This record gives sequence, structure tokens and C-alpha cells, in this order.
Amino acid sequence: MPSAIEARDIRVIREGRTLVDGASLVVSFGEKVAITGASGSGKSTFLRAMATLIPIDGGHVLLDGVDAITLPPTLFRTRVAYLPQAPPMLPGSVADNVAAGPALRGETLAPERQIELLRAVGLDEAFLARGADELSGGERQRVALARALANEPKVLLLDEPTAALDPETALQVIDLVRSLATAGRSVVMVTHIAAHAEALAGRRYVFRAGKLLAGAEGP
Ligand SMILES: Nc1ncnc2c1ncn2[C@@H]1O[C@H](COP(=O)(O)OP(=O)(O)OP(=O)(O)O)[C@@H](O)[C@H]1O
Repeated sequence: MPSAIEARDIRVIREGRTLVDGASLVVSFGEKVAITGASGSGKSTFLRAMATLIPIDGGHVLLDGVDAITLPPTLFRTRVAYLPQAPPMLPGSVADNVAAGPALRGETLAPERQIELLRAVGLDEAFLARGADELSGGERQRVALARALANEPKVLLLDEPTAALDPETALQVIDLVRSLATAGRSVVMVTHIAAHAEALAGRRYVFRAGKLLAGAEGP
């Protein structure tokens, strides 16, 4: 069976510096992977490369065994959700945000589905009418996850989802992220906080000097 997503020998070189030096990662369906590493080690660059958001200087990203380069970008973006640190909210209500992905494709997200998605991220339906710009950091992170889930992605790529959160909220968001890995959905999370990587309870990697190393060893 092919993997859900695979990074094969990825290289990223910028301004003569090798930021990602032949990094490979195979993620199975339903698997959780946490990548830690020191600031500036290249983990965000690697995650963005996996999301096909930046040009790469070598290697391949495979989705379900198929080279991403051969897939229509819109298909890849629907299957693979990438969330940056502190994802920005779109103007309007929480409902507008949750329904944004389908709306881009000219589809309407049924109100029942919006409620279901909010519940999946631990928010009740009263949030739908709230202005997205009034939310706390933790609520924004949850709404961003619900917005991503509306596309029914197979893979979630999360860059420091707890970066802007207080310690208690951060652990709640990690619990939530852990629960989002299901039989058909994989999660790859970058975090510089070892305890959060551990709390994800999946496979562990460390990014060091552009290399992705298996294991939980600290930076
Ligand atoms: N487009 C670019 N051009 C030049 N240098 C870059 C570019 N993007 C990233 N870098 C550099 O590459 C290195 C790795 O950055 P990256 O954001 O991947 O690190 P990180 O491990 O995620 O760090 P942090 O935990 O601080 O976010 C840094 O030194 C950064 O300044």
C-alpha cells in the first residue's frame, strides 16, 4: 500500500546555504509524526517543501504514491492541509471561515456540517456567528483546523500549532490534533517543544542542520 504522503530526499538551497539536506519521511495513513529541532534548523522549510509551497532543489513529494508534480495543485491543496504558525483568520464570521474552502470551489457547506466541524475541534455551534477577529489564540487555532477539515484532507501539516498559545491551551490543542489523526487522515506536526512532540504520541524525528533524524533526542 502506498504511503499517505512521502518526502523523498528533499533538498532546499537558498542563497548558497543548504537548508534541507536530503530529508526523507514516509507517513502512513492515520499516522502521527512530530518533528522537533532547534530554531533555524530547517524544520519549517522542510514542512513547507512537503506542502509544495516552496520550490525544491532536489527530491520529490509523493501523495498516495503519486509524484505531487504530476497532480493538479488544487487537488493537492484539497488533500493536504498546511497550517502555518498562528493561521490568519479571513474577514467575517467563524462560519465564513469554516466554509471558506468549499466556497472557493463554488460549493456550500451545509450548516449541519459546519456545526459538526466545530464540534470536532471542541467548539460549540454558538461560535459560528462570532466574528473571527474577536477570537482568542486557541479559538483561532481551532477554527483554522475546522476550516482545514472542511476540505476533508488526507494529510494535515501543522507548523508550530501551539506557538501562540499559553501552556494549558497548547496542551488542549495537542490533544485535539492527536484526535484528528484517524484511519484516513495523517498528521505531521513541527514543534520546538519536546513535551508537545511527546504528547502527540506518534513517531518522532529531530531536524538538525538540514537533516531529518529518526528519534526523540532533543536538539
Ligand atoms: N527563503 C529563504 N532564503 C534564505 N534563507 C532562508 C529562507 N527561508 C528560510 N531561511 C533560513 O533557513 C533556516 C531554517 O529556517 P526554518 O524556518 O526552516 O527553521 P526552523 O527550524 O523552522 O526554525 P524556527 O523554529 O525558528 O521556526 C534559517 O536560518 C532561515 O533564516
